[in-house]
Amino acid sequence: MTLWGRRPELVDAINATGVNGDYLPGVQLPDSVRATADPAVAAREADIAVLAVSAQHARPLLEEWRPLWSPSTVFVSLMKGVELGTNRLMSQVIAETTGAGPDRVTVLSGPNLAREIVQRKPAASVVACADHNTAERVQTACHTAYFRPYTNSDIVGCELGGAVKNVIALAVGVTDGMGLGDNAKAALVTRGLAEATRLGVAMGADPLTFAGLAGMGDLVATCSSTLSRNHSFGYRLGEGLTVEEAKKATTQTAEGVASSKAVSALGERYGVELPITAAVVDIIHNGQNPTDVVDALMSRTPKPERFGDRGREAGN
Ligand SMILES: NC(=O)c1ccc[n+]([C@@H]2O[C@H](COP(=O)([O-])OP(=O)(O)OC[C@H]3O[C@@H](n4cnc5c(N)ncnc54)[C@H](O)[C@@H]3O)[C@@H](O)[C@H]2O)c1
Ligand SMILES: O=P(O)(O)OC[C@H](O)CO
Repeated sequence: MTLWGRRPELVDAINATGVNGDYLPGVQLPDSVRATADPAVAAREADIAVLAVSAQHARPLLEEWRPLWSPSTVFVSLMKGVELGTNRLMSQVIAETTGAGPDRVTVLSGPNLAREIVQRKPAASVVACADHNTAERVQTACHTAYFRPYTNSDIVGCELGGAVKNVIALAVGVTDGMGLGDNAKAALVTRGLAEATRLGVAMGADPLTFAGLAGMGDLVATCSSTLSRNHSFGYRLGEGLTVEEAKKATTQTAEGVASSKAVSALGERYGVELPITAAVVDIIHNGQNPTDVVDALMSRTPKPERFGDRGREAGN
C-alpha cells in the first residue's frame, strides 16, 4: 500500500519510522505502508485509490494527477465536504477530473473518527457506489476484524450525510461551548438530520440512507466526540473566540467551515430550507454573534414536525 504525501520530509520520516508524527503521533503504521512524495509512484498500479485531502483542495490535485491513473483504477472518496463555488459533491469532482464512470467512483462514509480507527477500535461504515460489484470490491478490500463496511447504492445520500453532519457538528459545538446543554444538542442533531434528509431527497437521495451509518451514525459520532475537529471548532466559537482565532487554534481540516456555504447554496438551488446551516453560515461567514443567532433560530415561526405522512418535513 502506497501513501502519497506533499512534504518530502514527512514522507521520509514515515518510511524511516513507520509513524506519521504530524497527524497520528504514537501510532505505528502497518509494515505494508510505504510513503512517497511522487504522485506517479502512488498512482502506478493502484487498483484502488483512496482520496483524503481536504475537499476544497481536491480538484486542482486531481486535475494534475489526471494522466497518472490506469483506466481501471477505482476511486474511494473519504472526503466529507462540498466544493465551494461549484457546489459539487466530491464524487462529482472525482468523475469530472479523472474521467472515471460511475462504476469506478465510490464514497466511504460513516462514523469513522480516524484516531479511533488507527487504535483498531470497532467501527462500521458505508461504501456507496452506483455499481454494486465495485461497492463489494471496496467493501472486501477494507473489511477487517475492527472495521465493518456495508454497501449502499445511494452515493448522493451517503455523501451528503457526511458533508451536512460537519455543518451540524459546528452548530452543536457552538451550543456546547455556550453551555446550552444536552436538550439543545439533541434538538440540533435531530433537526439537523431532518435538514440533511430534506436536502438529500430534493437531490434524489433515498431518505432511509439518512437513518443509516452515513446519516444518523455519523451525526451521533461527530456531534458527541471531542475528537471531532468540526465540533471543536464550533465549541471555540461558542466559548467566545472569533472565527480567525478558532482557525488559528485548528491544525487540521474542519470541513464544515467552508462547506457550510456550499451546502447553503445547494439548499437555495433545490428550494430547500436549511435553517441550522443558515445559522452556521451567519456565525462563521456573516460575522453574527452566536447568542443572536440562537435567539433567531428559536424564535422562528412555529411549525409542524412533519407535513402529512409522506416524509415531507417542514423547515425547522
Ligand atoms: N480525520 C478523520 O477522522 C476523518 C474521518 C473521515 C473522513 N475524513 C475526511 O477526510 C478528509 C481529509 O481529512 P483529514 O482528517 O485527513 O484532514 P487533515 O487536515 O488531517 O489532513 C488534510 C490533508 O490534506 C493535505 N492538504 C491540505 N491542503 C492541501 C493542498 N492544498 N494540496 C494538497 N494537499 C493538501 C494535508 O497535507 C493533509 O495531509 C476530509 O474531507 C475529512 O472530512 C476525516
Ligand atoms: O473530525 P471531524 O469533525 O472532521 O469528523 C471526522 C469524521 O468525519 C467522523 O466520522
